[in-house]
Amino acid sequence: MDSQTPRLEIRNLRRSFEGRAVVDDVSLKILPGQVTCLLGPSGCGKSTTLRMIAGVEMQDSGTIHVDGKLICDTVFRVPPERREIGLMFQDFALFPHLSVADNVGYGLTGTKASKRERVEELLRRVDLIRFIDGYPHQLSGGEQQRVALARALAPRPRIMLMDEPFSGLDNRLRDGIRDETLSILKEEDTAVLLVTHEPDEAMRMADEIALMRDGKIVQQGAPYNVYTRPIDRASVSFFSDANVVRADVTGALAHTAFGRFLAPGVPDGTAVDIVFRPQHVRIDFDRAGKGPLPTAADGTPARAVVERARFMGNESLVEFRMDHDGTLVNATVPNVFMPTRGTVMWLTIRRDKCFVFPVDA
Ligand SMILES: Nc1ncnc2c1ncn2[C@@H]1O[C@H](COP(=O)(O)OP(=O)(O)OP(=O)(O)O)[C@@H](O)[C@H]1O
Repeated sequence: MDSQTPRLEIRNLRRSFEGRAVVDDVSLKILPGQVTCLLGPSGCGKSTTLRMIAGVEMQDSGTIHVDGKLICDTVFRVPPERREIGLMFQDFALFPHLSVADNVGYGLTGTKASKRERVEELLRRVDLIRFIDGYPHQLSGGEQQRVALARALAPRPRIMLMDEPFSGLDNRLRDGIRDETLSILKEEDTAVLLVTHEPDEAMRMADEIALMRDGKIVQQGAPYNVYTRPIDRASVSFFSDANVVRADVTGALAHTAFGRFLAPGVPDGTAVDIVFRPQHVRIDFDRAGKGPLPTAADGTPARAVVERARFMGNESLVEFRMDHDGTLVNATVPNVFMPTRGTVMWLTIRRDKCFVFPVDA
C-alpha cells in the first residue's frame, strides 16, 4: 500500500428513504492523518453518510474502501464491529456504572496489563489520568467528552467518524477541546470524517471541507479555497452574511449602480447576482454631495444612507439603504464605527472579493 492510498474512500454512495434521495452520489477520499469535514445544513444527509460508513445503515449503491480494501458494497459487507472505525457523537454516553478506566478500556482486547497500559497512555494524553478510578458523574461535560475521545481512540481505529461531537459543550470549553482532539487525532495518524453544520468549526478543524447540500457534495477543497472560491450564491451565504446585487449582462459586463462587473462567458441578457461579503464593502464619507472617484479596483461609489449600526464586539455592522433602488446592503467595519441613522455615505465593492453568478446557478 503506497502512502497516498486513501485511508477511507467512498465512491458513489446513494441512499433513499421513501423515494427521496437523501445521499445522492457522494464520493470522497481521506488520507491517514487528514481531517475532512462534511459541512452542510440540517437534513442534507451528513449523518446518513456517516452511518453508512460506520456500517449501521446500508447504502442502496456505491462502495466503501478502507486502505484500498473493499469493506462494503451492496452484496459484501464487513460488519460494523470489524471495520476498525471509531465513533464519537454528540450524545456520546459513557457507561455510568463503569469507572473511567473501564470506559476507556471497553473496546480493548489483549492481556489485562496491556489494556491497562493503553488506558493509562490515553488518559495521560487527554490529561485525565487523575480520574482513572473515578466515575462519569464525577466529571464535567468537557472532561466526559475527553474520556469519550480516549475510549474511541483506545483500539487504534484507522478511521474516526465524528458527528457534531462538540456541540454539547459551551463555547469557552469547545475551542480548547477541539484543538486538543485535533492534535491527538493527528498524532495517531487517524483519518477523520467530522460532520458539522457550523462553518466556523469546519474552518477550524478541517484539512478539507466537503460542502454538502440536498444529499450531494457540491464543493470540496481546503477551507481557504472553499471560502474564497465559492461555486454559487448559496455557498457564499452558508459561510457568512452576503449582500446580493442583481444585474443584467451586456457585452460580458454586468451593469450596476456600483459600476460594471466582469461577467466573462455570460451571454447577453442573462441576469446575474453579484455577491459580496459585508467585510468587503468600502465606506466613504459624503463630501459636498460627492463620493470618492471611481477606481478600477473598487468601481463606482453608490450613495446610501445609514439605516442602523450595531457594535458586535470586535467589529461594527452597519446597515445601509441604497439610494438607487432602496435595497439594503450590510457592511462590517473593524472596531467601533457607529454612524447615526440617516448619515449619507458612499459604498464601493472590491472587485477582487466579489462573485458573479448567473441567477439560479
Ligand atoms: N431512517 C430514516 N427514514 C426516513 N428518513 C430518514 C431516515 N434517516 C434519515 N432520514 C431523512 O434523511 C434526511 C437526512 O438526514 P441526516 O440525518 O442524514 O441529515 P443531517 O445532514 O445529518 O442533518 P442534521 O445535521 O440535522 O443531523 C432527513 O430529511 C431525514 O429526515
